[in-house]
Amino acid sequence: MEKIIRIAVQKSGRLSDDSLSLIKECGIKFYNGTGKLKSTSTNFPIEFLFLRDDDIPGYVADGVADLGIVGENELVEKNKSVTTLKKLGFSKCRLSLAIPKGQEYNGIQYFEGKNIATSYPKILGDYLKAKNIKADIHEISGSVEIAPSIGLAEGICDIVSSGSTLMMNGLKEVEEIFKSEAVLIANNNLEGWKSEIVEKLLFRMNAVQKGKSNKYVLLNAPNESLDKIVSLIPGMRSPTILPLAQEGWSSVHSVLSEDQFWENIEELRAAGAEGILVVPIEKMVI
Ligand SMILES: Nc1ncnc2c1ncn2[C@@H]1O[C@H](COP(=O)(O)OP(=O)(O)OP(=O)(O)O)[C@@H](O)[C@H]1O
Ligand SMILES: O=P(O)(O)OC[C@H]1O[C@H](OP(=O)(O)OP(=O)(O)O)[C@H](O)[C@@H]1O
Ligand SMILES: [Mg+2]
Repeated sequence: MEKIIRIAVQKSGRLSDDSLSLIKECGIKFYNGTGKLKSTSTNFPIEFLFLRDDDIPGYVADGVADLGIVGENELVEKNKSVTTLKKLGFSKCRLSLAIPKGQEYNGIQYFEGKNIATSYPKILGDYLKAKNIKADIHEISGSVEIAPSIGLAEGICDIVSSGSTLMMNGLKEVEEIFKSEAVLIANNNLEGWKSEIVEKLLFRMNAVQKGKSNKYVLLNAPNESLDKIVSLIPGMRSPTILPLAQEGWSSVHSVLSEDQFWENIEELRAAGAEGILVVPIEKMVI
């Protein structure tokens, strides 16, 4: 039997594009034509299953797929036993309680005895239980934000990102109950050879993620300020310093996180750095 692992990704929706981009950035090639629900990579031992996100935790728990990419909200809601290997940093959103804009809100007690529409009955139920609130949870599978305006519920609990869907439906966010982002999950009992392939994939994903969160910085500096500048941008091991054609000046090359760059920019300029270039890094292996 050919040694190949299976990964479940969302067929189409808020997770799909970023999931597939990440896999492509890992150098993994595959055909992804519309309507095709299964595809095998041509250069890495992995097969893709394109599914609804609701089904991904269950398929991974049952071993139908070895890996999956899914939102933490869906993972916790489905309550399946799988291993979370890695947070992926995309599809960031929150689950929040919201009520009609005109209603006065005086704390979580507001929901006592009320009717709340949601697609996340478990997460909401656990939250209300922890807060000692008894409310009536009305499960619906989509377009949750419409529920109050058609008299189906007095409040809702749904995914919020920019907040524009709530606003367009005359609702206001009153409690954030869960924060979510996409995660890579794995079956709990992967055989040894499968774990080896998963490790190779993780190695590539880490290199892509590290590359994204770091920048390659090049700058020119007078030689007398090199010590100060090196201390501000120490790099992976230490910066590269090359002499410029102009006497008394050097070019300094280093790698640092974008946050660190912005934190240090004023000090770098004050130390005499100029001609500063910040360049994206595609992959980074430490
Ligand atoms: N507005 C948003 N911004 C960021 N992330 C989001 C947003 N909406 C949803 N997500 C995240 O993406 C996941 C998939 O959202 P999507 O709306 O595509 O789900 P769906 O309609 O249930 O899809 P499916 O047809 O696969 O069941 C959500 O579970 C959540 O983790
Ligand atoms: O706060 P916002 O930025 O407006 O995002 C929140 C909305 O995004 C998602 O729906 P999506 O647009 O994916 O449509 P769906 O109902 O088909 O899932 C989610 O279900 C919310 O309705
Ligand atoms: Mg879904």
